[in-house]
Amino acid sequence: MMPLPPREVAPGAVHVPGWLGLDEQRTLVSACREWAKGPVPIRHTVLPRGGVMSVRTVCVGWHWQPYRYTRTADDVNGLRVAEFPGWMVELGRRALTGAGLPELAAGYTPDTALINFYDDQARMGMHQDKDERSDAPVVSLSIGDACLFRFGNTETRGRPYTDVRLESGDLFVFGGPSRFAYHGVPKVYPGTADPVVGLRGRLNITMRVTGL
Ligand SMILES: O=C(O)CCC(=O)C(=O)O
Ligand SMILES: [Fe+2]
Repeated sequence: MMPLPPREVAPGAVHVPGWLGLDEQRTLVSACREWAKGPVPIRHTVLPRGGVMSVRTVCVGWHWQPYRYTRTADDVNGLRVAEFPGWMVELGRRALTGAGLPELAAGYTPDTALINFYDDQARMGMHQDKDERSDAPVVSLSIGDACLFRFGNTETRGRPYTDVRLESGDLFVFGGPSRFAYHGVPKVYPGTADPVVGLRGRLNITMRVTGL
């Protein structure tokens, strides 16, 4: 099936359906499986007031914990997270070009990625990605089961927002006036992934520039 054309969901926020081919999706699944094992194993992030996130997360480059980045995972096992690989910088640059932002691509050097794994029950509340000291775009890749992705505004967690279904292989970039917009994942659609991707559940990779 032909993917739908790219769509600007909000100023600076672009959804590119079917951007990753199946081979690239499978390669990313393998890479994430390795990172999930360590040096810092994938885990449910514990929030400062004791809540536990339903997604499981592993980071590369810099470790995110609520609400800052460190090189070592002091809230997990104290080890330094895996290096941010050069091939993923290239992937991030290609993603910006794919999202119609070629002028930003050459200068884009993401230095952290949050890898989130969602099981059937997992979701993510509306939040801003604002622990980075850079306004460079966030590049988000989705693999496996589809989800409902809610992309809102920079002022409130509520309306106006746009609901987008993110499928395996989709790219979503948010930068410019949408860089600090609230967004979240209210729902995953279990069993919707193409079996050849080799994943039960949903994988999301967000690349960012920490500015650190
Ligand atoms: O899973 C997604 O599509 C979004 C993940 C996200 O917003 C985050 O990791 O900050
Ligand atoms: Fe986010």
